[in-house]
Amino acid sequence: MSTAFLCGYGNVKLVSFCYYLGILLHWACPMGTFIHLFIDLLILLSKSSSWNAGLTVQFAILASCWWSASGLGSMSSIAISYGENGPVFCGLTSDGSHLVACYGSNSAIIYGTPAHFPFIGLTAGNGFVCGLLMESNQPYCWGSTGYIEMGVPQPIVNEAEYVEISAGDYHLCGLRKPLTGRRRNYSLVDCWGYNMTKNYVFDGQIQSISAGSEFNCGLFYQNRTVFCWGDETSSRVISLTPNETRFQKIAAGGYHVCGILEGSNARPFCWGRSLDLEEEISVKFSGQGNVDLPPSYPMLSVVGGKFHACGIKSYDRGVVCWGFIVKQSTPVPIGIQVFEISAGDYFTCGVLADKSLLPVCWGLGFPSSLPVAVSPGLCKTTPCAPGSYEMNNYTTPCKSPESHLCLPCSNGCPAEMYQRTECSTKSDRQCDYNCSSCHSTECFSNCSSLYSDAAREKKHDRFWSFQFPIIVAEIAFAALLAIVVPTTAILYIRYRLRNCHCSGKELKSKRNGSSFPKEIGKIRPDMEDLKIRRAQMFSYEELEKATNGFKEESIVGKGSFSCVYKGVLKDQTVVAVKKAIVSSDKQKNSKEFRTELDLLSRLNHAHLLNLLGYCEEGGERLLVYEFMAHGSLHQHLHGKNKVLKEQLDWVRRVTIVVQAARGIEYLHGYACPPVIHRDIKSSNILIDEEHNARVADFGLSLLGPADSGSPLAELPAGTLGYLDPEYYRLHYLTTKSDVYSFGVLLLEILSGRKAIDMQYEEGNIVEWAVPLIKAGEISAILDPVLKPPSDLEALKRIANVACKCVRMRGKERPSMDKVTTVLERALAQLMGSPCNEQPILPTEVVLGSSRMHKKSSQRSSNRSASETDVMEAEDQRFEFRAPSWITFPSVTSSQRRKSSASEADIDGKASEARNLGNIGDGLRSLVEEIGPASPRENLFLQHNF
Ligand SMILES: Nc1ncnc2c1ncn2[C@@H]1O[C@H](COP(=O)(O)OP(=O)(O)OP(=O)(O)O)[C@@H](O)[C@H]1O
Repeated sequence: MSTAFLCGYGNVKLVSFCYYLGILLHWACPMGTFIHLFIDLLILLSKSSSWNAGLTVQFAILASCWWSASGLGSMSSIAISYGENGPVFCGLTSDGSHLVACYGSNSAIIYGTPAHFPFIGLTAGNGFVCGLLMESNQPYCWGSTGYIEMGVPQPIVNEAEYVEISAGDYHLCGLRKPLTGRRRNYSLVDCWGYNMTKNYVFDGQIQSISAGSEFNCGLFYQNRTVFCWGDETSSRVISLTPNETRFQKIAAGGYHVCGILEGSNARPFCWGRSLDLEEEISVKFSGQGNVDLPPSYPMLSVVGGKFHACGIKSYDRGVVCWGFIVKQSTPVPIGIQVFEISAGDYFTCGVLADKSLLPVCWGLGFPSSLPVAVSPGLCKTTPCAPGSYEMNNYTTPCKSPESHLCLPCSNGCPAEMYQRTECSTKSDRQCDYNCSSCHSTECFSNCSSLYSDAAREKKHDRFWSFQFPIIVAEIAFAALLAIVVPTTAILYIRYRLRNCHCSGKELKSKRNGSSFPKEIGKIRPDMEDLKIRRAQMFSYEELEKATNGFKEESIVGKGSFSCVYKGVLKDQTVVAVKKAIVSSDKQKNSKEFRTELDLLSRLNHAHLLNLLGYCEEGGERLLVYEFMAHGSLHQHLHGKNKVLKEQLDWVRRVTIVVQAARGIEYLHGYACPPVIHRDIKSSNILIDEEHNARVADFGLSLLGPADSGSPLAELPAGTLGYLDPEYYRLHYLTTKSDVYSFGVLLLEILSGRKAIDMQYEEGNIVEWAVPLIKAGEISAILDPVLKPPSDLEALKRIANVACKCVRMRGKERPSMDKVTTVLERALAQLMGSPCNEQPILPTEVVLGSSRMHKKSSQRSSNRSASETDVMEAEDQRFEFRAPSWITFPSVTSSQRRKSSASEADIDGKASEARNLGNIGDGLRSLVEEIGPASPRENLFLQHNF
């Protein structure tokens, strides 16, 4: 009943407290046993949850009063006195002398310590300490208590020898040496002190005694049972003592006794006062403490405090305490291991199980400064008995070599552990957690660390098993890279060098004239060196000399921004020196200028006017060309000299356009990089000494103003009348822009009219001629200066191809090689070749062209118009955007050419300028043929116009 009340009254975790009380009540009444069993069941259930083997269950108690201190403990190498004068820790020193040293606040003990008496063991009570003298086996006490005589207590049985002494609060008891003879089954115990001074005779051999606060208990040697005597009213431990339970050891506390059960179980079992205990606790420490249940695992030894008990765990010498633990007390240091422990009233001390052998205390009110190393046990002359092992891992505290310090073998392993090694005389048995049957957090934490170690090992193994091939692969890959990268680099360099060699060979071949297929054509040997050489740099002085100081008489023509002088070099080479009218300071930078010149000088074709060199000094830039003895086609067609025009008969005119077409075809298809001329016109077709046509004026942009801020710079390059409307309007520049201009040139040689000639009603030659040609009125457009040929077919062909060339859409125009083919056929036809074969022109030179080869195949087929269109469509691959190509001349040159001062051109150009106003109309009328602009074209238009 009382237990039930307590369980309800406690308002705590009932099971734990009831378990504790149940233990106590188990021996008091049948109801207590029932409760105990019930609580055992609850504990069992709790194990399946999160409870930790009943170790840490807590509850709060409403306490009431407190009483004075009490003396506790059995004999040991250490003893702790307590009481109102303060705690004192005494211990046998670790040097093997068995002398005692005490530290604490009770001066009576400290100063009364018998420093020169060797002791077998120590015990302590309230305000005093007693030792069992080694020499006499009699107790010797010191300190301050009125219940026991200090020194050797009296009355003492003469010559009595004791094997063990134990002190309570105010008394001391001694177990005499075993009797022999007839009385050998009796045991004698002598006690001194409050209410206890008496000689006791017990029937049976007593192994050990332990004094509680006001009682004593003895453990019988044979049957391992316990018996207690003393003040029953205060403790009730006497009536609660289990009669049949077998113990290995016992330890009395304030009002309770704990024993270590016999057998492999070896767990502690406690009993004592119940209600009174609770009441006293509740009075003194109301709500200030916890009551823990005794552990259920094996213990090596136990000690009893006032209301608590502590034990050394048998498998690891760790410390565990249970019972009433005041909240503010210091907990057992985590992870400590001890050889020996001893309890005061509310605190406990132990000897660390390491080489230091230093004492350590925990609980409430313990002595804090304990600098002395103490003996972990008692040295005996007898060898270690079975069940104990000799301490040899540390410096033995036993002085004599014959002495043995024996420590008890651990008593089995806990339920969650298994025995790893047996106990021997040399070492204790070892236990390890059985991780497959873990219930407690300790087990789990240990196993998790074991698992983690194992896992780490596994992980490590896995890591290597997984990583090893990767590492090998990485090394192999690195090695491969180390081989492949340099190899690739070498191959690449060799490849580049091979190209260089090829270029060299190509040059050499060119020089030898052997790199081109034989069928391509003849190469003029005298021009070879000239064509392959790079632009030569001339000094200004040199060119000045060559042109007689750039005198007026040396001028052979004037362009929009340049004057052309005839000059003779030192080696008597006749050259044309083109000198910019405007200073070229602000033109392209020097490096770009030279790079472009160098590129242009590499363009070698018989029908291109070759650049021989240049001069760049200060702000002057001059270009040196081959000299063209017969001026320009423009001069011949439109010059004042009518004789010149008449000399240009149909064959000569067609021959000139064929040659010019070949030159342009070269620029488009065979120059590297491809070049769009952008200013094909009759004034740029020059006639050399042998009456061969030469396409001139590449690179005029090099000499033109390069002021990018000029609005004109953004306008399309070219000359009005020749300018591709698609390019002009959309800035869509392709090789077909040159085709357009060339178409205008064809119309020009057919009609003898200028591209823009406003003396006629229809000033734009395209607007005028194309409709007539399409109408089949070819005769209407032919130059009236010349007599029409007997067969107009050739001129019709030329007229037709001209019409195609000036189509509005560039992609509908034929490519230059097609145009050339048509012109060549026309020329052959014009010359009356019966087979309509390609005529061999007087100065046939086709450099870098495979056109002849292609022609042979083309000759054998009569292509239809649609086939031609397909071929034309294929030629769209030669369309290029303006920024990608070297283009010339500059935009401004075409606009400024209106001021050209070339003598032969002045009239025509003046008329062009006069009639500019009608050009817009002419172009506008072309829009219909071009069709609506695409979104991209619109963008161009919006941006540029
Ligand atoms: N290498 C040359 N040999 C002989 N005469 C030349 C040579 N180069 C140019 N000329 C003459 O000088 C004239 C001016 O040539 P230039 O190239 O400077 O101007 P353009 O092409 O006629 O006009 P623009 O500069 O406006 O295009 C040419 O029409 C030609 O009569």
